[in-house]
Amino acid sequence: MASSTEEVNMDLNGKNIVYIGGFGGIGLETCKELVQNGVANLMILHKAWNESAFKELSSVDSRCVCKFTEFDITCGLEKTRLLFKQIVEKLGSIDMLINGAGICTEKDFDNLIAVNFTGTVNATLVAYDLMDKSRDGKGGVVVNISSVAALTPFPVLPIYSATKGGILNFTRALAQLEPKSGITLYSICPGITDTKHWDNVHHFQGRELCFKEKMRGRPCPIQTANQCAKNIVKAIEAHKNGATWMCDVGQLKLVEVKNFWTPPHQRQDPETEQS
Ligand SMILES: NC(=O)c1ccc[n+]([C@@H]2O[C@H](COP(=O)([O-])OP(=O)(O)OC[C@H]3O[C@@H](n4cnc5c(N)ncnc54)[C@H](O)[C@@H]3O)[C@@H](O)[C@H]2O)c1
Ligand SMILES: CCCCCCO
Repeated sequence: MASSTEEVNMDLNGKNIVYIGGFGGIGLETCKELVQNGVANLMILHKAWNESAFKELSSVDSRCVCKFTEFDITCGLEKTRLLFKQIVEKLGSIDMLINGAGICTEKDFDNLIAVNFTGTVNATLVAYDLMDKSRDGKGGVVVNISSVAALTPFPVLPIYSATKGGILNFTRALAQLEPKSGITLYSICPGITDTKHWDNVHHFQGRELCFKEKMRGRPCPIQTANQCAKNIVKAIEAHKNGATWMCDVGQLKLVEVKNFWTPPHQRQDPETEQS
């Protein structure tokens, strides 16, 4: 795995990838793109089996071994750890984890936080322990699907925005350890994408958002899941540690998320006040 100073693209050929939420709207399209790019083993972790999605995926390229395991990302750290141990026993190693599960409604915000934030943190930490070069791992990649709501918080979805903003910061923080861990991490922030994500979405004060209905007829196009997926794979191939990628209206853009505070030990003059 390249160090953080080298700009080396990711070659997906022969890789073992775990995709949590891989039967979702964005997830399934991204998995299809990954299979087309030569991934060797694709393990899809999902809440429920989806026959049609699996058949669609398996028809893309028979050389990729696609597997499914039922998984609820809110199952907790230890059950997640046990499942990943079983996956490594099957695949030999995990080269990449993609955290693609997520919900949007704020009606039950304990569950919203459990899925979008705590679940993603648990899966990342478990994969991190397995990949960490400083603890006999081979290094690896963790891709966390955040949202544009992490870049521009939405007043109608304040808790969703917080979960996605939290994942962005969590990912950027861990990415700084790459020189020691050999683990590359980056965030993907999709814009509004036409999936079931928007079905049955409730405002934090309870009323239904009817978001899709409101978006219909608006001048700005909503991107398709396939447009988003193609750009997610482009971001994966770019392999930029600590990066924040925005996939919106069919475009891929690298976003500079600024730091506004310098830890004392990194300041040129420790006495310098923050300007
Ligand atoms: N669609 C958008 O406009 C949009 C925009 C920005 C970010 N996102 C994010 O992209 C990701 C994919 O969303 P999508 O648009 O494909 O929606 P989607 O609803 O089609 O897919 C989300 C997937 O997450 C899975 N999931 C939900 N709860 C789970 C749980 N407890 N355990 C395991 N899996 C669970 C669902 O089964 C589903 O397949 C999500 O993280 C979402 O927040 C979507
Ligand atoms: C209005 C809410 C749009 C949030 C982007 C999807 O995560």
